[in-house]
Amino acid sequence: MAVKSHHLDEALDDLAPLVGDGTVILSVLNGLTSEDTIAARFPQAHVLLCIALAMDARRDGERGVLWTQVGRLDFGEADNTDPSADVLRVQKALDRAGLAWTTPVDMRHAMWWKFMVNVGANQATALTRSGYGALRDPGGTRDLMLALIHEVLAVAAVEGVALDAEDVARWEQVLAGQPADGWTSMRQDVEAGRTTEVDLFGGTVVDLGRKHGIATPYNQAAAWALRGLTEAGARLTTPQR
Ligand SMILES: NC(=O)C1=CN([C@@H]2O[C@H](COP(=O)(O)OP(=O)(O)OC[C@H]3O[C@@H](n4cnc5c(N)ncnc54)[C@H](OP(=O)(O)O)[C@@H]3O)[C@@H](O)[C@H]2O)C=CC1
Ligand SMILES: CC(C)(CO)C(=O)C(=O)O
Repeated sequence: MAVKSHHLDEALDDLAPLVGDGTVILSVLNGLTSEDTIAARFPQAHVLLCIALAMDARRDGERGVLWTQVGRLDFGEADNTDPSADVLRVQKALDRAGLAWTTPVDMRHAMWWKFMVNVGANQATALTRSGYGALRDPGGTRDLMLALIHEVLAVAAVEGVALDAEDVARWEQVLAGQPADGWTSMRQDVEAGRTTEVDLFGGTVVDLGRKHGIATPYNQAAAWALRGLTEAGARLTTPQR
């Protein structure tokens, strides 16, 4: 699955005729929830965990895609100490397709790491309409990213996921390889006037914060501002009284 979160239900309807017993499904959707949604819809399938990272693809007109970093898929079972037969099959399929992959031992941690990156980088660059360079250079966009990430570390801890400064440092290493003027997918959505995936990012942090009694003011403000941008775009295309 490689659609935006607001198209997932419709895409699963389209996929239904192709899914049989033991069909293996990978979801590159960002956020923590798409695998559960797919598994609930297709209990007969085997939904592996997956993240897509270190890429900077950008649409160019209707059909073109520009990129400098091809990125990779990290995927597998929650615990890949002893890779399952389906994981081995998918590794081979990705090799045949020429797609880079790894199968980290602890995929739950990998999913949360990616969630942390998206909550910080996507929301900060979409709000300040900046590229990856602004996440590296001292300034407002970087400070916002770090504040948003800090709240993810706090909710991760009570969810039993050990995310810490080393994980932030690992994101900084990936960031160092991204082009200064490359755009996160959320910035691309904002520029194109498309609905954003804010519910997968700030919205989820706010919900988890509420569940555990942890204040998440930066993510709350980011979620309001990003929803406000989509609403403002809708007002521009709908005649106002
Ligand atoms: N872009 C990135 O760098 C990264 C994105 N992700 C995540 O991957 C997911 C996809 O993002 P991205 O590729 O950027 O999104 P895009 O909007 O660029 O692409 C999504 C594609 O899904 C197609 N689509 C929508 N509904 C259906 C359907 N029912 N059947 C078939 N195709 C459908 C759309 O078609 P159409 O063009 O006709 O609308 C579109 O081409 C998101 O969750 C994103 O967060 C993860 C890592 C990196
Ligand atoms: C990690 C990042 C920022 C690019 O690989 C991404 O996931 C996105 O743009 O949605």
